[in-house]
Amino acid sequence: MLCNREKAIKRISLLKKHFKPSEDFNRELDGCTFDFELASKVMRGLRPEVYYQIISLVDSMMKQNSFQEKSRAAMRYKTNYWFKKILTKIYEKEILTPEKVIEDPDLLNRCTMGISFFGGEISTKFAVQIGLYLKSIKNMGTETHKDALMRAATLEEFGCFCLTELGHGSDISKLETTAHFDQITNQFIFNSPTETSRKFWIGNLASTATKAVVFAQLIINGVRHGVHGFLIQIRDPETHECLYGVTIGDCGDKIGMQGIDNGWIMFDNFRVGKKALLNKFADISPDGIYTSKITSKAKRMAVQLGSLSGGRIAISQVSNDCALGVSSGSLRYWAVKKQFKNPKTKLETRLLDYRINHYRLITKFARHFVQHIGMTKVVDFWDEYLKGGLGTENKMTSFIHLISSVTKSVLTWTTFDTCSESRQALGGLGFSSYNGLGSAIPVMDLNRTWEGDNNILMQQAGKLILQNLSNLFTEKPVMPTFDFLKTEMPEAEPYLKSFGDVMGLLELLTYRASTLIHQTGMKLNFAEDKMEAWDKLLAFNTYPMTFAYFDRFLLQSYINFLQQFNEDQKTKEVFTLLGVVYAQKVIVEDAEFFRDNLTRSQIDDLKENLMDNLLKLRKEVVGLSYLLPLTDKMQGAVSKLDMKPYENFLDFVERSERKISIDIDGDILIPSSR
Ligand SMILES: Cc1cc2nc3c(=O)[nH]c(=O)nc-3n(C[C@H](O)[C@H](O)[C@H](O)COP(=O)(O)OP(=O)(O)OC[C@H]3O[C@@H](n4cnc5c(N)ncnc54)[C@H](O)[C@@H]3O)c2cc1C
Repeated sequence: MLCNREKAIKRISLLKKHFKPSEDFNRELDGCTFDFELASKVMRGLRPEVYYQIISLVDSMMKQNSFQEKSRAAMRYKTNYWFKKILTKIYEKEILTPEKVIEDPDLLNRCTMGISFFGGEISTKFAVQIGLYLKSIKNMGTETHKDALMRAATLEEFGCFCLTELGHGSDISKLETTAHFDQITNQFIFNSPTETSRKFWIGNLASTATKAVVFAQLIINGVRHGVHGFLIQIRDPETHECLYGVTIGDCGDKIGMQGIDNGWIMFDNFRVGKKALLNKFADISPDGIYTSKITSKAKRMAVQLGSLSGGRIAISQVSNDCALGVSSGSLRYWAVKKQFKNPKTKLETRLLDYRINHYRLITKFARHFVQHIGMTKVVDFWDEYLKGGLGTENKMTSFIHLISSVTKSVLTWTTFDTCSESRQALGGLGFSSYNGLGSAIPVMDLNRTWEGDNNILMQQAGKLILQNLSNLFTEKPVMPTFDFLKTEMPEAEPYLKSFGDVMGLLELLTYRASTLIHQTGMKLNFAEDKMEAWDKLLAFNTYPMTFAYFDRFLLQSYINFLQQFNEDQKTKEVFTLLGVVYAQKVIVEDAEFFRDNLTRSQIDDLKENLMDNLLKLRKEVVGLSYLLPLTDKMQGAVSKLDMKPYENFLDFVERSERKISIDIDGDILIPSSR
């Protein structure tokens, strides 16, 4: 029977030829008590096979860090080059077909997120072309727009998604771009009436796209019908020049994501045919009459933009993967790196053996692990939702908006925080771009803002959570995951279970979620000025309530996941520990809330118990880091799988010195998009 170390070596050898582990690797894997083979199998089963096929394809095609030390022009050139090359190979190898991508754009979107470890820009190109451009044509268009889908999937045409304007990003109802319908010519006339109406930040626009999905206020005979989506040609496909009436510019230098050509666009009496209207949810009859089954402007807009939820789920996953990747890398480094002599043993101490470091990073690793599992449940919800089709009649529409908004906010916020801690964990080495953090941090920063600013999403999610409370009182069904909510506010009960009992911890988190939902609902209900109260309650009521709902959801999903280890109690214990640490940290951080359940001395015991559990996890955590679907090239130099940080890092530094002279001779800086 192979030991854990041998099993891990066998598995890593499949990913990396000539894998020669260090002594540190051997020691750490020998210390693990869970069954590596069983755990690997369970973890692999969490994602579709296409995900692993794409990772292994890209791994075989790309060198690590090919995006370092490049100018903006070179980054853009390389991003487009790799994006096209990878998608072409995916089709050549029949991992997916263009037809399959059109049928399920979210599958490709989610499965190309792993590419972000080779360059966040490349996976963003997939997100823009497939997740935003193609998907919005599919979701808002009809038979008329079918051909554009195939041209987008095969990259015959590059597109972009123009929603945000300089003046308005979050409040889309106030967009200023207009599309007047001219009944005589059967055309729309696009205009950008003010400076702030220019579409801004649009990915793929500055130099790549020839087509655009543009959102504008539809006006017919002087009547405004609200924001609608249009598919329009913006550049000449042959000359790549802007069409007459269109002006396009570059958004300039950014603090990250230099490989994406973000641009702005303005229209001046730009005319397009009637077919440009993406007319699934609203149309104009031959005699110029506006028709839509959805009477409310706000609902119509929400339905049109409903497909963005899929993008938010993908962003949540890629962010959490990044957090798992960088925190595991730093933990592996800490398992090797020594600093300061232990006065008792007279030996230098490994950074991973300091208790404070357990709290700094193992708690974060545990949280992201639990979030990883929670995301699989969210993806299941998304797949179920898609079966019902986009539209107001789909009963899951509001819930999907709720869950994708919370996951996007929490996972991108926690990831950014973890990236920062992982950077510090490497000391000065964290500042080297060979160790992965330099490229990760700006992307993870951006993830907090685009596809819906996190703070706006938290407010929207908060409203929908409270909707469930009012549903209970009006005897309407609650949304999935809200079965725990009852019409009465729960009574506080003293906590009598052990702190290692994950079901007991779930009871505490359920009590907290339910109480906070009731308290917020009541405060709003009794407020005279509801608008003012809403704004005032956000900080200490609505946000905590939303976090509490999500914490409960995550722990419940994790407990369900643990069933997969029922046949191996030792492995189950280790995985349970991750869930326990996650929940204990949440409770410790919000100890003030639990004052009616837990006495002061219980809180002290809980803190001690958390530190003891972290010590138990310290033995397992390096082994656990090898369960993630991350290849060697996806790791920073000091966090490589063989655990030889200095050797690998110096190799990068030496190669870089040689490379600089090649760059100065200058053969790559071609500012092209094509
Ligand atoms: C690199 C990059 C790429 C992008 N790519 C695209 C793209 O391809 N297509 C596209 O359409 N867009 C794109 N965007 C735009 C992005 O989606 C928007 O920036 C985002 O939606 C936020 O809008 P905003 O910039 O107008 O900020 P605002 O909405 O003005 O927000 C500014 C701040 O105000 C706060 N705020 C706003 N309203 C409220 C409120 N009611 N209560 C409390 N606080 C509030 C927000 O939380 C935020 O902190 C991109 C942005 C960037 C930076």
